[in-house]
Amino acid sequence: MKSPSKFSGGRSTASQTPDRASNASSSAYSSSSSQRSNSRRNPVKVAARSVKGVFVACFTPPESENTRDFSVYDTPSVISDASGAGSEKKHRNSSSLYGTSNDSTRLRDPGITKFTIAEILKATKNFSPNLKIGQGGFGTVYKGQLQDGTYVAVKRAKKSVYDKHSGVEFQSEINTLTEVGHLNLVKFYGYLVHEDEKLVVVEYVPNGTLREHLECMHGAVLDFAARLDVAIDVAHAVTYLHMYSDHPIIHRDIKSSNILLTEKNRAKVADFGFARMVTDGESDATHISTQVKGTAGYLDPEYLTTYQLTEKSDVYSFGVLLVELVTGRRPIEAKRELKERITAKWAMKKFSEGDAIIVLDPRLERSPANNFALEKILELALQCLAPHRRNRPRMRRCAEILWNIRKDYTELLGLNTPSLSSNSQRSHSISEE
Ligand SMILES: Nc1ncnc2c1ncn2[C@@H]1O[C@H](COP(=O)(O)OP(=O)(O)OP(=O)(O)O)[C@@H](O)[C@H]1O
Repeated sequence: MKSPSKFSGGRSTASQTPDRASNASSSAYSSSSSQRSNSRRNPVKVAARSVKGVFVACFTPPESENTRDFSVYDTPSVISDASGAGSEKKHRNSSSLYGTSNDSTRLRDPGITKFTIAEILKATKNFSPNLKIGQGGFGTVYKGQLQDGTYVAVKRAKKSVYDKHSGVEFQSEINTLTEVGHLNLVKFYGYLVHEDEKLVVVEYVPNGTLREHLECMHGAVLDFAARLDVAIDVAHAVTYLHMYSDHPIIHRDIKSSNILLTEKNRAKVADFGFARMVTDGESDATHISTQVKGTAGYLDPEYLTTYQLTEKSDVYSFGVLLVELVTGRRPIEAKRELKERITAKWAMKKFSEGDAIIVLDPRLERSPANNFALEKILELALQCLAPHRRNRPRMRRCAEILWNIRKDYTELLGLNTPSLSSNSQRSHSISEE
């Protein structure tokens, strides 16, 4: 679900000069531009010669600031807030709610059920505060268990947002969820409109959001291999949406707090409140939005200026997400000093100067394989973040590039298996379930 517009306007005038000191010991691992150009010729071998670095444990406290910094290509307008201040940071540390591996989706096939209020009340123990797992702009999210044993997430609209606007978003989410089904998308089970209650019932994904993992709210550091796998999962999900039968679906809010992880760290894209189906006859850039939707820091600058929505807006957001995955940092961090922020724009600048290593999350190992994959991922991010959509790759192409990165990364690690993350199970194909 999406929150309605929280604020609008604003343009960052600050020049972004993050403090190198904030990237603990990273300067020691800076790669030279000659090395970078070499790596393009023979990436695996060059990366194998790269420095071996340090491993920093997961200790950084989570960011939770509110912010209005639009520094990624000076994006000028916002809807909600990439700092996640409003919706994240809410209900972690309650491990019983996040449960065990047995908590993941089971038994129930996806498909629309018109739930009764009695079923929902039973599943959520009358919306017990103990079962509250999140809060978004749309309302509160509860964990529940259906009669057949299936764990679900029940999204309950706030009474204060029972207006026309939220009604449209509710219907939009229902329409989209009804249509789609993919391993890397949160499954839709059903919904309920009952008196003044509007409820959406979806698959319960037990391991929190990607943003929480990047902030180490679940303990262990998400290693590089797992992050690469997450990027591929998200690329698969969004490719599926964009290539969906006759009418592509544009998600419009790809961001780390909308990506949920399973107990095996498989990623599932959630939150279709803003999603839009491109109807027959609409060509790439013919749709003019009446209202810009999305989250500050992830918004396509061309969409912001033209109000024309295309699949390439998701590609732009995905580029921001790629930077987030390798840096571990939010795209917007208002509480930090300007010089300490790591924006996608700054990361791209460092990459272009041959200094990619400086942006790597200090909690990740500076190993040849990681250094190699970092460069390759930033190279892809640079394409995704192109100011003009015509210069951005399609999402399917992003997935293909990421497969190749993973293949070379595997080679560098000396592994022979397609899955790099110690506990993930995955396939190479972009397939519908
Ligand atoms: N299917 C789910 N399984 C497990 N937890 C979920 C699920 N859906 C949502 N949550 C939890 O509830 C929180 C709120 O989700 P929701 O989609 O309503 O809002 P949001 O996207 O975080 O916020 P906003 O829409 O205002 O930006 C999520 O951050 C997550 O922690």
